[in-house]
Amino acid sequence: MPSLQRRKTIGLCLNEKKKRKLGFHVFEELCRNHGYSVIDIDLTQPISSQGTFDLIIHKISDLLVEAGQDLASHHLVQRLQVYLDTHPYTVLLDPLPALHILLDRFQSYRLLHTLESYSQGSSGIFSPPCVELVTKNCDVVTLVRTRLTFPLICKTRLAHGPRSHQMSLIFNEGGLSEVKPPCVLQSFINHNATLYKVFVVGSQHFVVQRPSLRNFPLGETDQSTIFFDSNQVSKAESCSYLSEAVPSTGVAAPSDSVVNQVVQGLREALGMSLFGVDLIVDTKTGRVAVIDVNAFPGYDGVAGFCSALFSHVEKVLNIGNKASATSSESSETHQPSEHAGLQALGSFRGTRLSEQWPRQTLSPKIYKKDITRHPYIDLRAQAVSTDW
Ligand SMILES: O=P(O)(O)O[C@@H]1[C@@H](OP(=O)(O)O)[C@H](OP(=O)(O)O)[C@H](O)[C@H](OP(=O)(O)O)[C@H]1OP(=O)(O)O
Ligand SMILES: Nc1ncnc2c1ncn2[C@@H]1O[C@H](COP(=O)(O)OP(=O)(O)O)[C@@H](O)[C@H]1O
Ligand SMILES: [Mg+2]
Ligand SMILES: [Mg+2]
Repeated sequence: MPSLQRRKTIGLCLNEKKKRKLGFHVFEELCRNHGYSVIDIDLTQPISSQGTFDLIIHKISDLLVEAGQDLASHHLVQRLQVYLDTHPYTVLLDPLPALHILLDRFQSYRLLHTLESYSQGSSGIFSPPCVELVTKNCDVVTLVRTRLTFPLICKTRLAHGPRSHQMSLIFNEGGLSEVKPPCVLQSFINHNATLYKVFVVGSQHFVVQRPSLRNFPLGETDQSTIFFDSNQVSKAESCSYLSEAVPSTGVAAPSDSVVNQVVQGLREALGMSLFGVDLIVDTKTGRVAVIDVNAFPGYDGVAGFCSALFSHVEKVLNIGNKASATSSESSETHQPSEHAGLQALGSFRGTRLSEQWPRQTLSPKIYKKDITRHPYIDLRAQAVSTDW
């Protein structure tokens, strides 16, 4: 139970590289100047002995991926999960079930297509058609012929880690022989080599323009497959031969209302506060394609990241105060924020997700059974209902 007297304590599970890139000392200073304790959590030690945490900010994507092959990493993640299960008032930014979805492009794109299906295309927002190649035995040619249009972009299923940005552009059926499942094949959308990265921090978001892949002739051509690393294409400083922009045909940037719809839809579906969304504008139709969702991205280009994060943390901790104050009067228990998003989605004109994924279903089952094999969280269409 959070004490209203105790100094609020924020735990960090972030590596030094991430903290340095984000200039995280600014955030830590803001916290301490406003009376919060900030403690780096060592997951190799019992967490309770390191503090009583009101909120934990983390990016343990590496650990979640390693935990699939490595028991020691699995135990570290489980230690965090047990702490959260035994400290229901501790807010986690961001909830682990949502991170599992974003670690797996199959699940991310299922979510994006589900969100799109609820807008019936009325919002001008879509996720490019894609097919999931689980093993080499898939009939990839038939799948491509029936669902996709050339050129295609091929992405690894795993969305995080060094290999996760190794991609290829495929221009004909001959090129399909080179794909290495598990991977996603997605129709390539011409977008004038312009990418819009939307960085979300709580209720705020920031749009940053970035270089991207240039246009290619639509339909099958005899161009051989192009292999590339997306980190060489879409960083602010990228100047890859692949990102030469064709003279822009004046396709406008996504409108504020479209960006708001995408952010709101994902915020409620995932229950996350710190995520990034990559948008491109189809030069043919002007529709906005959602092509990537990232947990706790780099926020490169967002000068006010630390102050935005601090104001979000203050808001969350104050809500926690109010919740514990009311719950000490009433019998109901405070729903930890990790399911707030799923709950919100459920109450967001759809089946109440909590009826389908009550806490005991999401946490122990996943974390006892298959935490590290990117558990399949089936986002059944009927469970998701939000407007785009
Ligand atoms: O390369 P960075 O630091 O700018 O940030 C990466 C992000 O690039 P961005 O700044 O948004 O263009 C990057 O975004 P993209 O996937 O490249 O669109 C990821 O968010 C990446 O995290 P992860 O490896 O997917 O867990 C982010 O990597 P980490 O910084 O979290 O390791
Ligand atoms: N369907 C697509 N059509 C056109 N370009 C795409 C498409 N998907 C991705 N891209 C390009 O490839 C880059 C990397 O793809 P993305 O899905 O964002 O992977 P990553 O997680 O590595 O950033 C994007 O920044 C964009 O330039
Ligand atoms: Mg991306
Ligand atoms: Mg990504």
